[in-house]
Amino acid sequence: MEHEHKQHLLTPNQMAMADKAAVAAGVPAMDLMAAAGKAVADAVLARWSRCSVLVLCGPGNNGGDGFVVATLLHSAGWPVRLAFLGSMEQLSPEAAHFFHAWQGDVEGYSVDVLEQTDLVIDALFGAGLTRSLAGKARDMLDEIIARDIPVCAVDVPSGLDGATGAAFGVVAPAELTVTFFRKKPGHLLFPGRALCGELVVADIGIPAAVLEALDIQAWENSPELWYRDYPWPRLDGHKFHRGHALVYGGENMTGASRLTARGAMRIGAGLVTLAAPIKAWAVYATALTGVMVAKLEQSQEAEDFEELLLDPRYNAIAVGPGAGLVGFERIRTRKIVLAALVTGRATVLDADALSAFSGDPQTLLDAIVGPCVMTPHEGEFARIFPEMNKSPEMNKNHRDDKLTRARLAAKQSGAVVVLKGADTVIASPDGRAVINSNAPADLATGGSGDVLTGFIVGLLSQGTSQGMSPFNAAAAGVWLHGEVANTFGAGLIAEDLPDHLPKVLSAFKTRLFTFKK
Ligand SMILES: NC(=O)C1=CN([C@@H]2O[C@H](COP(=O)(O)OP(=O)(O)OC[C@H]3O[C@@H](n4cnc5c(N)ncnc54)[C@H](OP(=O)(O)O)[C@@H]3O)[C@@H](O)[C@H]2O)[C@@H](O)CC1
Ligand SMILES: Nc1ncnc2c1ncn2[C@@H]1O[C@H](COP(=O)(O)OP(=O)(O)O)[C@@H](O)[C@H]1O
Ligand SMILES: [K+]
Repeated sequence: MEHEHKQHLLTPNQMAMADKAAVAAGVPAMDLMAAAGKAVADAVLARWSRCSVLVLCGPGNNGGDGFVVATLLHSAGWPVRLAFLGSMEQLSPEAAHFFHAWQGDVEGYSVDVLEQTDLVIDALFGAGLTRSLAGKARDMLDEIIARDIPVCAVDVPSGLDGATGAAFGVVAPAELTVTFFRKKPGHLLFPGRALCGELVVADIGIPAAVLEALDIQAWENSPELWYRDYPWPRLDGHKFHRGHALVYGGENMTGASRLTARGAMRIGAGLVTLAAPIKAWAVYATALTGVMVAKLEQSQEAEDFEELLLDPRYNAIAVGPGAGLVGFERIRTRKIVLAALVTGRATVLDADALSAFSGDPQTLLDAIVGPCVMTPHEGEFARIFPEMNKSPEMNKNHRDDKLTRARLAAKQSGAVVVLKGADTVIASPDGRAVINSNAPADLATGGSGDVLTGFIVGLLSQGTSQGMSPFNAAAAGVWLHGEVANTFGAGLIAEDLPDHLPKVLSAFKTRLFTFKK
């Protein structure tokens, strides 16, 4: 992962350090600000027709960028007005330079300036925001929202925390956000992602070499991060080279684990066995063809499952989808999970495998000894990590910060945590994290998470022999899941996900040539 720089996500602090490092390396700060303002003006000129623009400039360098934008749009012949929240004495030398370069008037900073404004350039606050917006800054944003005026944001919409995607009080949603050098987590995490609108990342002349010293631990999910380890079938391989995934299936919701098993097959597990209680065995055996079905005798399912695991060829295990939580099922699910974990083999825990430990999560966390991936949605996450919001490590203002929660959960459990949702975060116990951004809302359909479990266990079954780590398998599974949903489009149901995967894999394989260049 260290070779790939484009997917790096920088916190606002890291961005400020990158800025400083660029200046130390000889790039004049004035040039950075000029390039930032030009990138915003170019993006506006490319998207909007000539209209009446109001540039709102704040006291810091975000405001400095705003002065540049105002001057450039004015030169392009647009009617531009500028309002400044701050004082001359506060401005950095660069911002002061571009303030003086602005030839027009500076309007009084009051909501009246919004009259006859077709487009607002929001250059109030960017990476330097440290607290909730109040007073005149907030009133202006409230009024922009009330009047529904289109906004182009510089760096981030003012009031958005670039580190977490949370709003510091109110934020006026932007149609377009132009940021610089690299994205920040807050551009990808909700609500930030929705508040940014279209996101453009502009190169402003900061050399990529400055990234080396920043100890960056977050990336936007993309094949560049893991394609080198992707377990393509080997020319000389046979099915045992591609692993043998074992999926546990319960006796009532049989569809869930079947989706998991099919997902594992489609992503390339050499063999998949579904282990099912005898009562449901006939259902599974009738419905499945390529997937083998193993029988677990009544009332000794967990013991039979343990016995199956004596065969070392089962190199990756998935438990959870349809496992069961009602009455005795809950006890059985817990036993199956613990039997899987004690082997130390790669295990994916989802759905009921997590919920079965609600009220007693430590038993689960203590049992994780080998490579493990947990794939909770927010509800399941709260059952396994109920103390998370009370952690002293959490910043008081950022209790909902998904990136921090996923990281803490991974550290606490020793498992890779895939905290699902529209902005799925994949976190490793060592602190690395990936934010996924390609998943469409069409995935919000019953059973899609079961297929994801199948994709991940399928990759793990192949990966152990070929070097794909659980972290990379989880990131790859989540990305492919999103990509399949994207290419399938509207009307998607969970069953479509495994069956549409081959098309996406073929396209991905073709794209590999471009990655390798
Ligand atoms: N990094 C790069 O590569 C480049 C970055 N560039 C640009 O610089 C921007 C970062 O600039 P920045 O550091 O000056 O911060 P910025 O957001 O303008 O605000 C700081 C001011 O706001 C104030 N303040 C804070 N919170 C407040 C609140 N709630 N309510 C009221 N005031 C509040 C704070 O006051 P203080 O907290 O110190 O009291 C300080 O005066 C970045 O977003 C990008 O646009 C480009 O020019 C070139 C390359
Ligand atoms: N609005 C959304 N946008 C993108 N992806 C989503 C959205 N809602 C859900 N997903 C994805 O769909 C899957 C749903 O999984 P899960 O909640 O376990 O549902 P199920 O149990 O029905 O399979 C997850 O991978 C999640 O990230
Ligand atoms: K801004």
